[in-house]
Amino acid sequence: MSPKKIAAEKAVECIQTGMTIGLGTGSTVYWAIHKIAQRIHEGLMIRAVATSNGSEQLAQQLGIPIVPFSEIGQIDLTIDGADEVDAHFDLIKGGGGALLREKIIAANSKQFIVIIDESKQVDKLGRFPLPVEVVPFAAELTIRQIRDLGCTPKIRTTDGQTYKSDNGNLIIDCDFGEITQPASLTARLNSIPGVVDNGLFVQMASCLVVGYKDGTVKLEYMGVN
Ligand SMILES: O=C(CO)[C@H](O)[C@H](O)COP(=O)(O)O
Repeated sequence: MSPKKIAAEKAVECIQTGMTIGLGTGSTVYWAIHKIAQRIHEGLMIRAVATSNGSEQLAQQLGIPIVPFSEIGQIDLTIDGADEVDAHFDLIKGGGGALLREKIIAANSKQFIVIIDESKQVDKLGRFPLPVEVVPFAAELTIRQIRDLGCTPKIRTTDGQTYKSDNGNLIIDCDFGEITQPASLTARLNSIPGVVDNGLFVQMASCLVVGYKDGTVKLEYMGVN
């Protein structure tokens, strides 16, 4: 079994009947959504909200009940992937372009479980270029201010076209090199008018599930290890 699938399926064991679940986005979460659907067919009763149109469609195809945000209070548990995780459980997310919705859902969840394969664990964040979501209006000016913070920014494209997030915004992939102070960087980025949010998730994860190539899986809880 792939390390991503191992981590995803372990995280799904934490779900209990009656919970409202946040569904993340990406190729690791893909396995979690499939496992949740399997558990629902075996009798698990949950409802879910999704962090992207893609995850919502997949969940609906597999029979997972998706409910409107107006019908939920707090989300009990969100399961999502990450592009990098450091020793403090700080994350870079947004490789799949869903960082804004992912951050909103994570911030409104009692538990935020991050599922990764071992390749995502790093000493310091920053090998993966930091995704920053920017409104299209006057994006050149916004990107100039992002560059002034000390990075090389690149407008994300897909199949030769400018990539647009589910919110209709641009994603700017920013190479800052090693990120030593993620809290400070996230505050400075988000203070630029035109920046909607960025992919640094600082002190948000409550649990990390890591899948390994040898078939093992490790759970780490924030503040416990
Ligand atoms: O942040 C994300 C999407 O915006 C993903 O969680 C992240 O990119 C990891 O993806 P994958 O599980 O495919 O490696």
